[in-house]
Amino acid sequence: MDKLMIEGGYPLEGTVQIGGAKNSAVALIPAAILADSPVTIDNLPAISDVELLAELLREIGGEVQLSDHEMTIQPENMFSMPLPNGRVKQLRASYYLMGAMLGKFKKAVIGLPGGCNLGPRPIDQHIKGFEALGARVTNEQGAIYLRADELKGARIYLDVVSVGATINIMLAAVLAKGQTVIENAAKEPEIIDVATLLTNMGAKIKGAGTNVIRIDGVESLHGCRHSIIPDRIEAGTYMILAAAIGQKVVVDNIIPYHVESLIAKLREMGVSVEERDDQVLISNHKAKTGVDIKTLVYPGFPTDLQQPFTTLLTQAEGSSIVTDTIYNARFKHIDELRRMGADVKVEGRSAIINGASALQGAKVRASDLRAGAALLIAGLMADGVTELSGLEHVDRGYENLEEKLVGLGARIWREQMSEEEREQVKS
Ligand SMILES: CC(=O)N[C@H]1[C@@H](OP(=O)(O)OP(=O)(O)OC[C@H]2O[C@@H](n3ccc(=O)[nH]c3=O)[C@H](O)[C@@H]2O)O[C@H](CO)[C@@H](O)[C@@H]1O
Ligand SMILES: C=C(OP(=O)(O)O)C(=O)O
Repeated sequence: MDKLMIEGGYPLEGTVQIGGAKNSAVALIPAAILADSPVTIDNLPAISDVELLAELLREIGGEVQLSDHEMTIQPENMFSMPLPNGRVKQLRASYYLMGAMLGKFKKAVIGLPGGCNLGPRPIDQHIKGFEALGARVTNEQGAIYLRADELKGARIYLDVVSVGATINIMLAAVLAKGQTVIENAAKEPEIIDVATLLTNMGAKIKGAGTNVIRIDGVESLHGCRHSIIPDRIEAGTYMILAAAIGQKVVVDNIIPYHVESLIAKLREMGVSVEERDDQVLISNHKAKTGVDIKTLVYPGFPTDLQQPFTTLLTQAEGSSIVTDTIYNARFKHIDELRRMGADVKVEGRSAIINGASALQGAKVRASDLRAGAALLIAGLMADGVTELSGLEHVDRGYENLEEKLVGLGARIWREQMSEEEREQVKS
């Protein structure tokens, strides 16, 4: 078990390269199950969620080669084996195995997913979609059993705009008979990325990226090569970090349009953001003013950037209110920020931040992936050394974290935790 040592107070400068999107990758890999021949996915992020999914595909008979940012999946010998527990519990996106295996084999047994604990994360809309397509779905001892004689296209209205449910229903519907219409679908760029892969595999999908997606089922799907879109959340994290402690930082290999809501808020705070074709330059010389943010479905402000942005707001003059309308309990990082000297309180689904506060290095723990990013940024700004544990969460979503930060001039390194520290974490 490792911890991250962060010596704060060194301004960052330079260029950071952004990798492929985690939230696309984790859906694209299960999507390969649907093909009859090899699928190659490149620009893959080197993160633990990707490795776990590769292992899960191997468990069901897939041949998977994973090399530098590229994965080739040979699905020809895959079969529907129950995956009740184990690895599926270590990531949220294992729920995409439900849609993909149901679509391909018309049956699947998948344990309830894990991932970040952000309060309740129901999957009722996924199940509603599978049932509408003709599946019988039961929950037996913590695993979801899905069975269907055949899948038939249906009109499915999502009661909640859900990224996971939209993608999962697409996965189940591409090989179903007839037309499926998903209404009130989520519009995130990762949904378009998954639809692009499926279309290159031979699927017929229209409307991905709008709130009505139409899928005409096909008999079979074939392999193809696909390159993943840049990770807008990794990009956003480095943009926030640059606004917090950067001088001039270029965040490269991104689609600036995907981070428009963040750019707008940074500018409102007084941070200078220059948009270029596939990069942004963040220059940070002025005092920052507090702003309010409300997380919303895309293209609104992403909930996954709410936690890192809260850290930035501790450095802004005046008070700011952060409201998370997607996950109203996504505030586990706040207690740790307070330990570092931030003036933040949580009231209902909002955090109220009074700035600017000088932060002090402390021993803190990441309760989830983006809480880790929030505390990392706090550590980089703080006076003294911060020891960040809970890296198993951070490694789910940020590739080559230390290398990228050291490249920008940060003083950051990993150390093994002592026996005593490990015991403290367990208790
Ligand atoms: C692997 C992946 O892509 N994870 C992302 C995905 O998570 P995830 O797929 O869990 O998020 P959803 O978009 O499904 O959830 C959005 C909202 O809908 C609710 N809901 C969702 C499904 C459902 O069946 N019933 C229901 O009520 C959720 O509780 C939440 O309030 O989108 C989230 C919202 O952008 C991001 O924070 C996660 O990083
Ligand atoms: C919450 C997240 O991921 P997951 O849904 O995989 O837990 C995230 O990426 O911030």
